[in-house]
Amino acid sequence: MKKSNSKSTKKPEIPLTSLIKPDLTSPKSLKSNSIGKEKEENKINVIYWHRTDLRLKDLPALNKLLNKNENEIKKINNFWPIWCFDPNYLYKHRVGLNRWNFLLESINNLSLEYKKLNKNQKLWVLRGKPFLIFKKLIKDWKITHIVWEKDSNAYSKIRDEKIITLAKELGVEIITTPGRHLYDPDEVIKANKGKPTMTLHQWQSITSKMKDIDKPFPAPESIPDPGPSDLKDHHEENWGEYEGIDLNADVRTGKDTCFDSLTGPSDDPFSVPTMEQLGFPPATTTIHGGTIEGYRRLKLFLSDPEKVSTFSKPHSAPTSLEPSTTLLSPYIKFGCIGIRELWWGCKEVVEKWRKNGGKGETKEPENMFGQLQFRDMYACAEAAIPNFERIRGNSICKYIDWSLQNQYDKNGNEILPRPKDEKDEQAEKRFEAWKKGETGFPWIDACMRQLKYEGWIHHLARHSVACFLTRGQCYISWERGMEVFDEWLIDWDPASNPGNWMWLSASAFYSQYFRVYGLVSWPQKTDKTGELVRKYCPELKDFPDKYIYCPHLAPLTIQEKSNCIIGKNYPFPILNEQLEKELCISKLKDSYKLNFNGNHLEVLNGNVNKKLKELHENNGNTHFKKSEENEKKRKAKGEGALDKFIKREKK
Ligand SMILES: Cc1cc2nc3c(=O)[nH]c(=O)nc-3n(C[C@H](O)[C@H](O)[C@H](O)COP(=O)(O)OP(=O)(O)OC[C@H]3O[C@@H](n4cnc5c(N)ncnc54)[C@H](O)[C@@H]3O)c2cc1C
Repeated sequence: MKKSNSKSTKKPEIPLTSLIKPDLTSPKSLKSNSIGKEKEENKINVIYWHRTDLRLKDLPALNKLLNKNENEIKKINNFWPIWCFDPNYLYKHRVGLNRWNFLLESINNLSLEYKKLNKNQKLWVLRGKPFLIFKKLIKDWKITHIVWEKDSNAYSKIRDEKIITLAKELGVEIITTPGRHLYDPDEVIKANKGKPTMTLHQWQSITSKMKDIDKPFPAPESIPDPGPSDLKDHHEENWGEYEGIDLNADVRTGKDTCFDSLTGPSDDPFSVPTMEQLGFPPATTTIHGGTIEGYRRLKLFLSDPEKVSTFSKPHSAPTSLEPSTTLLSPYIKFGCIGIRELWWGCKEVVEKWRKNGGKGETKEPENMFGQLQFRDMYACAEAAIPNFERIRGNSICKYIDWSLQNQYDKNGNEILPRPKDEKDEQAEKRFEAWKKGETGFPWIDACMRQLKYEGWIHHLARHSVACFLTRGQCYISWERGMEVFDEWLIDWDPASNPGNWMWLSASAFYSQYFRVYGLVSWPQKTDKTGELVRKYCPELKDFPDKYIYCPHLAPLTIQEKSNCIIGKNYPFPILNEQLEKELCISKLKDSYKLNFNGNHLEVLNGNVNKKLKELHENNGNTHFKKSEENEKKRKAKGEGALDKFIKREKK
């Protein structure tokens, strides 16, 4: 009889139990039975497939397993928590080093958490296509139940459907339930008659009629042993085969050995791959993955009742070196903390603070609850709208004739790798400068360099760079900016990223396209000294405060004194801020007048650009002329594009 040695009464090292009192009974154990007494056919062998829920607490799917059938669950014989390293993610998505690193750290951390509960346990890491992995595991480990947290994004749905069909054929029960969001996006869409929720108000109104958000689910106090875990023939199939282009090839500096075998190196089977095994050089970020760090940050935030209760996103500072918001997004993305833990943790803190006479409580949308609701709103939109991550075929995305749009062949397939746009050399140059953080606008450059280095920037910094690239000045398609964020953000999310890019480019969710962030005046609002610029653009560190966001306006003597000549040690601005802003607004006006979305026939058949060109011309290109005239007037007054701020200061 194989007995679980998971009888430890030691509570898992997860804080917050004092702040969150779940509605449920005390944490349960996944009790294991003695195999010897069981007939083979009565054995319950469970796989818990961890995906973006890399924690032990607040796992609704695990809770569903525990509550499913007390008698049946008492019989669990073997339990394997697994992670599948899917080649689809390793090759098909452009993922930066910082996100890989965060993921590997989070998996390692979870594996240790399992070991703390049962020294025979760990996170069993397998390397290959999930479908092939499950086919093998069901057979070799005699699996009877597979449990996972449901995902509603497009790729996961297709992948999971195949596994569900396979399991049905083999008589394996699948237990799955949503858990990544406050509400199941599919349920919200159903309640909204199949339509996406396009405003926070709409989302709130639909969900107010649904049952309250679940309380956090407790972690198990113990878990059973795994069964015999040898896997035969693990070199037999090409587990990691991937037919498409390896989009991460140029980042690799070493040989990628991840998929040499299903179980990893023979001397350390089922181990977490290293950056080296993936062929990657080390990451640069100082943001580290895992539940320990995630709960530390959560606890820190919840320990400050005033901060939680008066949290106001628009009033937080994008310019500060220490994050002025929670920096919980990477931990939420990978599920190192549960979304219900954050929600109810904040609720409890705010309630206490209110009772104690706290004043100045903020409301939705700017408070913390509003932030989490925005996340859900985008998830509902992504789940309901085909082609959410691009313009073509996207029913909510306004068509704007951006430069550097995705190109499609006559069958509607995107042309990849993307050809350089010879006709729009200027846009290509602007895009490269934006990506490298070499636009000559220190605020934009500091944000982009921080993003690349750390894998995270403040929300309003994301606003600034996205607005600049699209409707603010560069007039470049949001699809291109989104791709850079896809690659570099640790917290990349398939709904929040495209959703926010559409918002910032005034393509959907938001329509005040004429409100543009000033490249100097905006960062000045929260930091006149430019400390973020000094850190990420060290070549500018000696400039006086007055010129830190506009060094090209500094007299040569000051440039020399600051050890940085603009045009030599740091670029001149790549464009004229005011002129381009006016041009962008005028062109957007035409697109808004035409009012075609990405699924309009004229967009699909490629005629829309001609129509917009005509509109621009019918307006006699007056917009452009007007912008030029305005510029001349500004020059005549002796004002450069960025002078307003300086003048205001002098007054
Ligand atoms: C162009 C652009 C792209 C973005 N891409 C992503 C992305 O890929 N992944 C992502 O998680 N967020 C994205 N955001 C939203 C937002 O910027 C980040 O969630 C936030 O900055 C993360 O920092 P934080 O955890 O300190 O946030 P906090 O302000 O502390 O908020 C707490 C949590 O609320 C959620 N949240 C807050 N604001 C938003 C929002 N506008 N949309 C969705 N969720 C929100 C996040 O989960 C965040 O962690 C994007 C914003 C912009 C403007």
